[in-house]
Amino acid sequence: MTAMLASVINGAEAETALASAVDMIDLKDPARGALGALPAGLVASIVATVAGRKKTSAAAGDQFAAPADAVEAARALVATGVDFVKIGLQGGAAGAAIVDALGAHKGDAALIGVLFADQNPDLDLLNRMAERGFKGAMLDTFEKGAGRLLDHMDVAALAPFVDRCRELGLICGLAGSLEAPDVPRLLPLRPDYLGFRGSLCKGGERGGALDLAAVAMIRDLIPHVAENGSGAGAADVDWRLLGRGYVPVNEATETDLIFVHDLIMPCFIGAYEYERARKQDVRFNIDVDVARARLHSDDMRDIFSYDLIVDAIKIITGRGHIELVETLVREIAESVLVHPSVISVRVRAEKLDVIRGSVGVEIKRERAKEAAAFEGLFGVDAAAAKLKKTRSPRSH
Ligand SMILES: O=C[C@H](O)COP(=O)(O)O
Repeated sequence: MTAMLASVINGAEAETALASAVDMIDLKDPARGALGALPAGLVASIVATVAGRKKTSAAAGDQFAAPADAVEAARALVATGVDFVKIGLQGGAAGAAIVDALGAHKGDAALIGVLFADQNPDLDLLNRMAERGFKGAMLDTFEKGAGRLLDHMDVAALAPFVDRCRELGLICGLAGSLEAPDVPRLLPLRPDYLGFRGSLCKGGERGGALDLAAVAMIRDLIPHVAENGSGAGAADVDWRLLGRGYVPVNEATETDLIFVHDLIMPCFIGAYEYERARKQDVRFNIDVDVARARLHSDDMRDIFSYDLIVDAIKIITGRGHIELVETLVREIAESVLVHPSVISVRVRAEKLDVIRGSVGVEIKRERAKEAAAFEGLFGVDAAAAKLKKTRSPRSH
């Protein structure tokens, strides 16, 4: 499950975030940079206001003259009783030295190391953080107003970051001028939390006051985390099981078509040895029938975006070599069917470099039929158990 983190600057904003059912309250001074620290006294008073109703984190800064300064900044925040301390890490030797120093002095502190997507982040620092006992890692943007997280790293580049964190047992967060349309694109990666400030504020200005409607919009886009940490969000529900959480489908269901046509992407694909050595162009045509939006048809909340189709293709082809076009089209179809409003999907992939023309595969998958076939094979309970065993770490 993915939690929603909201950055606040005082107790009143913390109360607003709590009233809006935000999962995690982050304390920072946006006027002092990406990870601007609030005074420790103020952090202590906001932590007292939150009083354990939700987890808290606090930013300790992102530029330090020496590792000892980072240790001091973290120590001051740990003393406030905040649950997590976030510290910005530049790449190279400086970032590594700070990780080492913090690791040596951390005691029981739960540290989150923050890398910056717009500063060529050094993903090798993740191993170091894990070795030095950090609790988590996060990607954010350093220069606010100079692009969103996805402008600097697309979903295919973010997936290895999330995967590496998971392998290393690090809590994983993503942030960086995230906007509402980014949320459904990032949820399939299954980060532990998504962090927001600017998009929760009036006019999108991260220094401005929280805007209740903006907070509600983001909140609605992220399935709720239950108190025990589990939940029934789309990313955790398997599309083959019963359709729970999905739009009920019957003959009267009205659908709209969302499509991506003639997208050409270079991919490592094919069973021949020579096909391992170089990428070849593949043309994708995807048609998705979605249940017609009923509630918020004028904003992101009820919308299935074509971005999600393109992202699914990028994530799947970005993972490495794929032997068979059949595997490629099946995985794309499964990724698209994860989304609750999708009724059916047609996926066509054509290799363009094999002959003077194209060769490829086209499949159609319908949620209702797939669910019925799967349950028929195994029975509902057995199907659920089997899926638990065989499922890969993420649906994409
Ligand atoms: O930790 C999350 C950050 O406060 C995100 O801030 P931003 O959305 O303004 O980039």
